[in-house]
Amino acid sequence: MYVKLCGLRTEADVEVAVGAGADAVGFVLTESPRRVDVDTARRLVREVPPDVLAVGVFRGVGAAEVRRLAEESGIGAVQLHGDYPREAFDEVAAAGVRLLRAVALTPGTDVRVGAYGEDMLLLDSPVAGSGERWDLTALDAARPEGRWLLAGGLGVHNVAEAVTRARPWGVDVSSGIEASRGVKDHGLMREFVVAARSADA
Ligand SMILES: O=C(O)c1ccccc1N[C@@H]1O[C@H](COP(=O)(O)O)[C@@H](O)[C@H]1O
Repeated sequence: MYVKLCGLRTEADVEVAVGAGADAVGFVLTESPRRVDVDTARRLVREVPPDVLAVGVFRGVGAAEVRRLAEESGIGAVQLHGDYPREAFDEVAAAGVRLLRAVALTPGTDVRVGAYGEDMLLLDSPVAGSGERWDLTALDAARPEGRWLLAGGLGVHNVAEAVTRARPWGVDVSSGIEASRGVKDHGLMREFVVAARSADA
């Protein structure tokens, strides 16, 4: 079970995420209570070991700007939320980063992993980063295969049940590991990784 912990803002957050065994850590470089500026992101990315993927999260930012911020921060992957066309993915990929395509599962959503050149697909709630869950029965009509992550309102107390229901390749969380909006709870971060992997066993 691949686990991404998102919305990290401090060195201590990174240290705890890596120590807990996260496969990927996310830094929000877009409008959000969890936003970090590019200098902070660059400083935090330096603390991430090479075997952990450092992901920059973007929404509503043009592809050229995403690419610039990716290059300046040194992140290893870009997570794009919203209506980015295929060309935007290609432009961002030119920065030498891996791609995550984040979408809400609505009728007509292309759930083929790699359809836009992405390495991973993220199925999230309609309002990303809100901590709101979405109806997993939608997966019965359109289920991705391969490297896809389940996100949206996951937490220590529901991740195991969600994994059992949805059978994703990985999970992603932000709100559910916070003490307050934008402030990570290090205990919950550790517990989340354990809970997510316990369901996979
Ligand atoms: O966290 C945010 O504020 C955010 C802003 C813009 C795009 C995405 C954002 N968050 C991403 O949403 C998912 C799930 O979040 P949650 O667990 O439901 O809070 C995660 O990938 C965040 O990075």
